[in-house]
Amino acid sequence: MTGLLVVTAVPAEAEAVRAGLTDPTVTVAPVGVGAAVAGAATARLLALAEAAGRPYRAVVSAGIAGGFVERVAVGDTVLATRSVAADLGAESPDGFLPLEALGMPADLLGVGSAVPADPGLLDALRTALPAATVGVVLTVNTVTGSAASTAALAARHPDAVAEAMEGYGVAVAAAQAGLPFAELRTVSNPIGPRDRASWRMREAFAALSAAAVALR
Ligand SMILES: O=C(O)c1cccc(C(=O)CC[C@H]2O[C@@H](n3cnc4c(=O)[nH]cnc43)[C@H](O)[C@@H]2O)c1
Repeated sequence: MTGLLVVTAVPAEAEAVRAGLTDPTVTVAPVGVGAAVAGAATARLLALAEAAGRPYRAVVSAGIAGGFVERVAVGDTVLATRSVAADLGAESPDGFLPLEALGMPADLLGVGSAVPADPGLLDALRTALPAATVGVVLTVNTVTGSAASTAALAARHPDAVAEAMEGYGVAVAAAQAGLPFAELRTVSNPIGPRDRASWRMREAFAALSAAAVALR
C-alpha cells in the first residue's frame, strides 16, 4: 500500500507542500484549479494506483485559501471539519438554496453538498498542528470578490473560516473510493473586495511548508 495522496491546485502549492514533507511515502499532485478538474484528476490518480496494486490510504486537499477576516488571519493554517460546495444549488428570490433544499442528491453514493473530514485523519492533523484554526472550508467556483457577496456567504455559513476552489471535488473522489479525506489550507488573502495587492502568497506558501510536516 502506498501512502497519502495530497492534491493541490497549482504547482507552487505542490512545491510548498513537498518542501515541508518528512514522510517519503506521501505523493503530492498538482492537478489544476476548480472542483471539477480536482475531482476528476483525484479519481483518476486513485484508480491508477488501485489498478497498479498500490492503493493510497487517504487523500488530503491542500493549498492556499481566502479567509473570512473576523474568523481567521492571513498566514494562518486551517483544517476543515467539512468541505462544502458553497455555490452548488439554486438562487431564489429568498436567497441561495443548497442541493438538499432542492431535493437533489449530489451523487448516488449519498454525498451531499458537504463532505465531512474523516474524524481520525482530522484528529491526527489537529494533534500535529495545534495552532491551526478548525472550521468549515467552502469550495467555490468563483473567488468571492465584493463586500456584498462576502457578507452573504459569511451569513449563510457562520461556521466557515475559509474558501478555496477544490476541496469538495477532491472530497467526493475520496468518498467514492472509500478513502479518508481531509482539507488543509493556509490563508493567503482576506475574502472580500478583490485586491491582489493584499494577497500574501509567500507567507501562505511558507505556512503550507510548515504545515506539511503533519502530512504523514
Ligand atoms: O485570483 C487570482 O488572481 C489568482 C491568480 C493567479 C493564481 C491564483 C492562485 O494561485 C490561486 C490558486 C488556488 O488558491 C485558492 N484560493 C486562494 N485564495 C482564494 C480565495 O480567496 N477564494 C477562493 N480560492 C482561493 C484556490 O483553491 C485556487 O485554486 C489566483
